[in-house]
Amino acid sequence: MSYPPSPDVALAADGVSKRYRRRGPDVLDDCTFRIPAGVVCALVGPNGAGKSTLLELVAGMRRPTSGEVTVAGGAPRAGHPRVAYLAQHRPLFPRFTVAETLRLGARLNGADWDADLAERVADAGNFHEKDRIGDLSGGERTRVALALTLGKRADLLLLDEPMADLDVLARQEVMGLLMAHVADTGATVVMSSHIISELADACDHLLLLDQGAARLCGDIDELTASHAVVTLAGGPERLAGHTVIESRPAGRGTSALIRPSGAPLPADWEVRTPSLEELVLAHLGAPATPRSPVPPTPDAYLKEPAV
Ligand SMILES: Nc1ncnc2c1ncn2[C@@H]1O[C@H](COP(=O)(O)OP(=O)(O)OP(=O)(O)O)[C@@H](O)[C@H]1O
Repeated sequence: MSYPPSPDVALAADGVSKRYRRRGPDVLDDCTFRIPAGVVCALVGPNGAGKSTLLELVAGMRRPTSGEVTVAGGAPRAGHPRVAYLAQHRPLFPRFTVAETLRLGARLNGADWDADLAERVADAGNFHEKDRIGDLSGGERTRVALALTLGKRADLLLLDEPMADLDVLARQEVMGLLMAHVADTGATVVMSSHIISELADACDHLLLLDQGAARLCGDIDELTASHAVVTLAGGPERLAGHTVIESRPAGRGTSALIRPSGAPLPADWEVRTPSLEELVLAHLGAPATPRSPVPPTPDAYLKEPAV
């Protein structure tokens, strides 16, 4: 299946698989999704789910073994002028100073370079512009790499664990700069992280990868609203007719995260909307099922576990 090109879609994957070794496993396995332009998308999944691999394919650093990735209506390519990529390992020249690194960013990006923003992101107060990259701490290197990424003023920002080695205050500050930049430019962001509570405040879209496949993709408000956390007296047989993502005993009753069938829920059930974290954890706890390549709605699709 392939999506028709659309200016409203920033990024699409159609049946993308990636295998690093000929006889090795499919790290990405028939991965299909699309991300609308202008969203801030949380890319989440367990260790080894394929998040960095997916971002590398989108950034044009690697090619899929099969399937197709589409970025801004075309094929991905390294150095795409409208795409900025913050790699997980923050590749920078260790012998360059901070100032030389930012000057290189300015030279490579010409008129598009936002020197003011790059300097604000890099300006941690703890290091000097004459310091060499190789002498900086991990968090300081991340700041410089983020400065290069944001300074590019790209339409699509691919950020692989951008906050991973920043301290709590730096995370807040950098996230604030990122959000202001997005509000200012309307850029699309795809940002991987393991700290879902941090993403919940910043992101309006979710792509949940599990075992190399897109398990859940869509607008976060729509996804949470289409699920419910229910607590009820009695056993899980009372959930029949609904799609049960996860259920567990709770006292003498049952607590579950479900996708309601649409029929009114019994009046004696306690019902609430799940948080993003509850939604993600429940789907990751649920057994995987064969995938449907076709999303049931334009913006969201679910790969439902067996009831
Ligand atoms: N260059 C490579 N050669 C061989 N296997 C690789 C390579 N890069 C990644 N892998 C494998 O691909 C799988 C997915 O790795 P990837 O880094 O994409 O996952 P991830 O979701 O980003 O994980 P994490 O959350 O731990 O960063 C892992 O099993 C990893 O060992």
